[in-house]
Amino acid sequence: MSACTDRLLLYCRAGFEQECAAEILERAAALGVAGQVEARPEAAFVVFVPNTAENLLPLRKRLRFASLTFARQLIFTTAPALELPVGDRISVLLNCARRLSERFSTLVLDYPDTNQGKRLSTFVRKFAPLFRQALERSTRLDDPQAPRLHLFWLSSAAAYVGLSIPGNSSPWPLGIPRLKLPRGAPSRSTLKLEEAFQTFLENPPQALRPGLTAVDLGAAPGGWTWQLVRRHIHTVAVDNGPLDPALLESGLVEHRRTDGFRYRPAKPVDWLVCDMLEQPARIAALVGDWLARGWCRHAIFNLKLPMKKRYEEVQRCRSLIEARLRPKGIRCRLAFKQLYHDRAEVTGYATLS
Ligand SMILES: C[S@@+](CC[C@H](N)C(=O)[O-])C[C@H]1O[C@@H](n2cnc3c(N)ncnc32)[C@H](O)[C@@H]1O
Repeated sequence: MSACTDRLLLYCRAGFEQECAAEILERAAALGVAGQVEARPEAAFVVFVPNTAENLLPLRKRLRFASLTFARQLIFTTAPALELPVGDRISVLLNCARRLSERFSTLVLDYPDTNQGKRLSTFVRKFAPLFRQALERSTRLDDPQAPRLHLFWLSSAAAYVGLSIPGNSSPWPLGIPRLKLPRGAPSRSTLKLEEAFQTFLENPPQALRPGLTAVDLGAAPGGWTWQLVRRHIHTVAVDNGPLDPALLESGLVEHRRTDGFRYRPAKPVDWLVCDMLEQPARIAALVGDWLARGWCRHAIFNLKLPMKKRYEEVQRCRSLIEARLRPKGIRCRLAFKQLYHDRAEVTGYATLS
């Protein structure tokens, strides 16, 4: 990784800059790195600048993208190249890129996920092949071990040039997986669980083998159950509301019209998934309980965040689950991510180790 990078660029959902900033400040401090954050409201990105440039080193070595909840992408970068001259953007950007590395695995052109950012998409689409051609003349763009090169456009005259590390960043442009609503899925919510599987599980996911068992709490109309059924996972769908009849005809679904907080599985299942609209702390306590009692091995659950103190709320939910498991000596990997298909929510993933 190039020594030229001196700051971090993190993409996030517009409106969640404060949470993203609070998280990176805390995470960097835990790795011994003090710094400042530049975060404009609704900008959909934040920049973390360590107090001294060398201080980026511990973050390069030890900051894990998967451990960040509010960041959609993690880029090592420098101050943006401003005032890119209209006739000569390419050479300014090439110079920046060459200072970062001589080889890349690929080139990614991004912009903030905002209405203003989206207006840059046409410009970016036209610019990409021109820049790629110029880049290929002087650097290698096909080394899978090398970092990805990102141009993150703020306007057609200003862009960050930076690097992301395969395996420690999002693989998707803008940090957003492009998922199409599958035909036959009973609700758009189905995309949340699909994205969660793609985000948290290795590929191909061992934990989603056909023949496994699951409970879906707050299942109606059945978008999450649909994701399980299409993987041939036997599912108990718990909800007082109606389920899509096609799911019931699959022969893989049992519908239980009862309260998800009172439901008890007849025997342990592989998966608990939970999308009930409830206070986050109540959901976290419930998930902790299922894991502590050995009722499930893996869980994916949605936490609907309050208007304020959203970062603190996620930390509180994490602590609740950990506090439930610790006295029993149960080891668990726990991760939270604000997914693209989440709104004012985050998705949690827990798996016993
Ligand atoms: C956001 S919807 C779930 C959507 C579903 N995941 C899908 O993909 O179609 C929330 C559901 O939680 C259910 N729910 C809320 N509180 C519940 C509870 N205490 N017990 C069972 N279901 C509950 C509601 O009836 C509602 O159907």
